[in-house]
Order: sequence, then structure tokens, then C-alpha cells
Amino acid sequence: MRPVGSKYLLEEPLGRGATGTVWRARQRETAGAEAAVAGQPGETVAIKVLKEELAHDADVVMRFLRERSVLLRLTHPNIVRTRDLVVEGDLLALVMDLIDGPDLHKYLRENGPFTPVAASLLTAQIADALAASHADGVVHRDLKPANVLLDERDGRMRPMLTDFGIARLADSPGLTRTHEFVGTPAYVAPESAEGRPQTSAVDIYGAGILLYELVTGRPPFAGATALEVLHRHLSEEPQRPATLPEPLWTVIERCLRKEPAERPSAESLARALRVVAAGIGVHSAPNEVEAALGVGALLTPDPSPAPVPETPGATGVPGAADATQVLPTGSAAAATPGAYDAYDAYDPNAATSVLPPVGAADATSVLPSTGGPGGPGAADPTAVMPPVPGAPPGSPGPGGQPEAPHPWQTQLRAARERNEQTQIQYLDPSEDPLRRRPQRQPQRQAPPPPPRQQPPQSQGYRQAPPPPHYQQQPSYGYPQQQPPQYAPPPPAHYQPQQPQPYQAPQPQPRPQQQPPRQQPPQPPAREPREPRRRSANPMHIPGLGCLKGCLFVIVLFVIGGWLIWELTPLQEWIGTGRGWWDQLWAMGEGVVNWIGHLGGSTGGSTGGGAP
Ligand SMILES: Nc1ncnc2c1ncn2[C@@H]1O[C@H](COP(=O)(O)OP(=O)(O)OP(=O)(O)O)[C@@H](O)[C@H]1O
Repeated sequence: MRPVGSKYLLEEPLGRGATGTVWRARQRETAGAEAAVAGQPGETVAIKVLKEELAHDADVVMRFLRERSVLLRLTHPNIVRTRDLVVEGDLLALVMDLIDGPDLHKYLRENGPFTPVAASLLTAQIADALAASHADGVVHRDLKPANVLLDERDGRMRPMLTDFGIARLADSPGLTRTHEFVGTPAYVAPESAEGRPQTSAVDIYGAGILLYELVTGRPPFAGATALEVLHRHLSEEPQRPATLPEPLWTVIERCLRKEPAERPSAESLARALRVVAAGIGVHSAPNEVEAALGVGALLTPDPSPAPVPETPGATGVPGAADATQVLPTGSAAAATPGAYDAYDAYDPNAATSVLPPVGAADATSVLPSTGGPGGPGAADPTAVMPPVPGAPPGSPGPGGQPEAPHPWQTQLRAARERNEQTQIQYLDPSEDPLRRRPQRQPQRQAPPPPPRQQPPQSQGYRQAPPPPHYQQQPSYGYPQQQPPQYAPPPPAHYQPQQPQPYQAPQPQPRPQQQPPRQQPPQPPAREPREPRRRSANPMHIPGLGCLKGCLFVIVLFVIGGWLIWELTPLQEWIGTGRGWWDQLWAMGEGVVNWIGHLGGSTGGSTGGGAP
């Protein structure tokens, strides 16, 4: 348990996103007046600890403090409440209500598409949250299923929009550049993709994509690369799934208009979706069906959309003079046909998984290539982005300096990073932002072996097979669909429908969501060898060892013989009564005499034989 400020204790990580790690935490003591919710000691909360690089960016810290009042005052039944903001040293953290339930992305993956009625009612609540925040001048800018938490209470699930303001914090010039969009390619509005001024209409576009995904199981625009997805947003019209009820399609289609001014306001979207839900049920009354069919009239645009701060000309007027149009929309029409099918290889929430193979960017010949196939950066879709309009490729910048990376390069890179889908996973302590101070290492006798190279997660994910439920085409026929497990308050006439032929996806964990890869069992570490003993004969005289052995054996014999002589009745047997040394002497003499005798007898016999 680690403290955050003096008021909170982190207990366990709940998940990690592009901007930080969310922890389950406990309140230690009541927060001060600066907090929106004082809280009680012992209360459980969720705390998002922002990433180190964000916390180290002075601009982000400034924004964090500046946005404090905005974030803390944003309250709505469908918005996750921010209770407190903690700035302590180089730690930035948002204290939120803890939501007990999965996020919508995870729920969708595990349970499949929603029925049109349930999807409409759920999205209506999200639109309510957007209407409240837009009225307060706050644009979310990163609306996607992963940012909708499902609060499970009393057998019901309430969608709760989270991560408000995070996009604004991450949108720091220190980290990005002024025109950068913050978002996720699958959900990003065309004006954001083009670098045009953004308004609250980007959230309506995101809501349209989310609604489409809820009823079909996948977002409308997909592709093999993030860049391709962005082009589809710019150039392609979404296709109506055959079995989608017409009124619901009317709503989706209006939300997905390329022109922001043609999209409905969040308020009218919420109202329209409730009318649609009432009119497409199996037991809808004729007047409700009638009202649903006329839903288009309800989808009135927002007369004064909330501008996204610090986007050039963010006045809600598309095409303002200072807008930076990076992608020529006309040329985007050349997007590779059929690439839609490549969705199976593309997870909309994980653009890191879609880095194309070398040359893949060339196949989609919608962007001028700066390096040509195989040239520098050919494998990186961001590297083939055109230069700033008006400047020839590779030309120096205004100050005679070489052109800095184009905003798009940073944008797409940032988008890829942001798209790493949050996962509940083990948090390596070395990556724990709260443990980044150097830890004292125990002294080692020998240097440790080099660490094993792990393949980067994103690469593994890139090659991962798509989840099975994305490979199959979901059934859109709302009459056959079952009531979703999400149970928003149904209209009075709403009756459970027939079971949907959706097959529950086989649990197939994505590589990124897998627990840290199991290392193959290591053989038990060898006992360190004892240091070699130094020889007592450092000069190493050859043969000395052998000589020593001989001497040792002789000494052994002498001592053994003496013991036998003295301690056994051998003397008596021999009858001499001599001592050991006398006997030994006598034996020696005997041997000498014998040898002398041998010599004499040899000499005598020789001499005797001569005459
Ligand atoms: N208030 C909360 N209560 C409970 N769980 C939460 C809360 N906020 C986030 N989580 C959990 O933590 C995970 C990570 O949240 P986070 O907002 O960092 O993810 P993300 O939206 O994918 O990241 P990002 O928006 O930074 O790209 C979520 O998927 C959710 O499971």
C-alpha cells in the first residue's frame, strides 16, 4: 500500500491506459476543502496516476491545475465523478469514484453486440452525459467503448463516461503539437483527422461510431493501418447493415456526417435515441413506430457547439482560414477497396497492433510518399505523411532549419500509443510510477547474467489472430436478438426478444492482455564452485609428489613394524629378546652380512675355480 498525498493509499492496480495507471485505493483521511468530495476514511476510490512523462511536463502540470475546477465540477449521473486532484512532487493523480463493473469495450468483446433497443438506450445515456459536459464547455474528444464504464448496481448497469479532461491534459504542446488530435483512429472525427478546428461535434461523431459498434460488434471504419482507418473516416460513407432498423440507422448516419455542422447536438441525440428505442421494440405501439420513423426531424444540430480549446480557429466554423488540412480529401477517395475486410487484422482500440509490414503503406496510394517504397520510414505509416502544405518534401523549414516532424507523424504516433488498450494486468514494479526512485540493489559477488530479451508486446499483438467473434459476421436482425445482458430501464412495452444467434466468443486472451509470459522452467542454479585450493608446493617440483608418497609409505612401514614388534609376542617367538631397534639393527647387519656373504661366495667360487 503506497500513499498518494496524505489522504489516499493505493491498494491494487485496476488497469493501465495510455495516460496512466488506474488503482483501487483507500481514503486515509477526509480530503480538504480543495477536493470536490471530502470522502470518509476507509472509503474506496479509484485513482488514476498519470504517466511519468505527463507528470514531468510542466505544461501538463499547469493544465492539470488549470483544469482542476472544470474536472471537479463536472457531475452527472452518467459521468464518473472526479473527487480530487493530487499534485505531489512529480506525481499527478486524479481521484475518482470507484466503478464496480467492466468497461464497455471489454463487455462487448465478452458478450457480443447489443440489441438495437438496448444499444439505443445505452447510447442515449452517454448522450445525456455529453449534453451536460458540452453545456459546460467541456468536450471529451476520446469517446470510445473503453472510456465507458458499466456501473453494476441492483442487477442493472449504468454507463458512466470517464476520462473527461484527460485528452485535454495529454494535448500538451510539450508532448505533441498544436494541431495534434487526441483520440483513437477508429473513433476519430474527420475534422480531427484533417487537423481542422474541433468542436463538441467530435463527440457526436464518436457517439455514432460507438452506437454502430454496439449493434454490429465493430466500428464502421477499419483498415490494416491507423492511417487507412483515418482515410476511411475522411472519404467513405458508412454502410448500413442490412438488418439494422431504419430509424436507428437514420440516427447513426446523421452522427457520422463528415460535416460537423450537420451532426445533431448531444441533447437532440439523446432524445432521438429514446424515441427510436420506443419505436423499434417488438411491442411498440403504432404511434411509437411512427415517431421513430420520423426521428430525422428530431436530430437538430447544435447551434453553438462547444469549441475545443487551443485548436486553431475553434469557433465551430469548419474550414476556418487557419485550419491545417493535412490530408487532401479528394485523394483520400483512392483508399484501397476491400481493405474493410482487413478489420479482422485490426483491433480498433489497439493501433499499435496494426503497424503495417514494409510497403503496406504504399498499397494505399492516397498519400504522397516522401521516401518511396523501402525508403526510410517505409514501414511506418507516419513516415509517408506529406509535409506541411506549401512546402516541398524535405525542404527546410521557415527558419532555414530542416523541417521538424510533421504534426501528423507525431499525431499518429501518439494515436498509436494511446490506442494500447487498457488491460487489467500485473504491473511490473519497475514500471510503477511510484517506485521510480533508484532502489538499493543487494551487492552481488558476480555480475548478473544479461537479461533475457522479451519481444515487445505490441509486436506480439500485431501478429495475434483476431478474436473469434470479430471473424464472424454478427447477426444484425434485431427481431432475432436477445435482450442484452445490459439492462437499461426498458420502456413499458419493451419485452424480451428471441435469443440472438450470437455465439459467445471463445475466451481468447489477446497477447497484450495475457499475464506476463511464463519463462521456461530454469534448471536449478549451479552451486558456485569452491575456489581452487592453492598447492603447498607453489614451485611445483616435478616428481616431488611421488617422492613424498614413497617416503610416506616407508615411514608407515617402519612405524607399523615397530608397533608389531613391540606390541605382539613376535619377539618371544623369535626368542632373541632384543629390542626393536636392536633387532632392526641385527636384521640390517644380517642383510649386510648376507650381501657380503653373497659377494664373498661369488668371489671365492670364482677365485677357487681359477687355479
Ligand atoms: N473510476 C474507475 N473505477 C473503476 N475502474 C476504473 C475506473 N477508471 C478506470 N478504471 C479501470 O482502469 C482501466 C484503465 O483506465 P484508463 O482510463 O487508464 O484506460 P483507457 O481509457 O484505456 O486509457 P486512456 O484513455 O488513457 O487511453 C479501465 O479499463 C477500467 O477497467
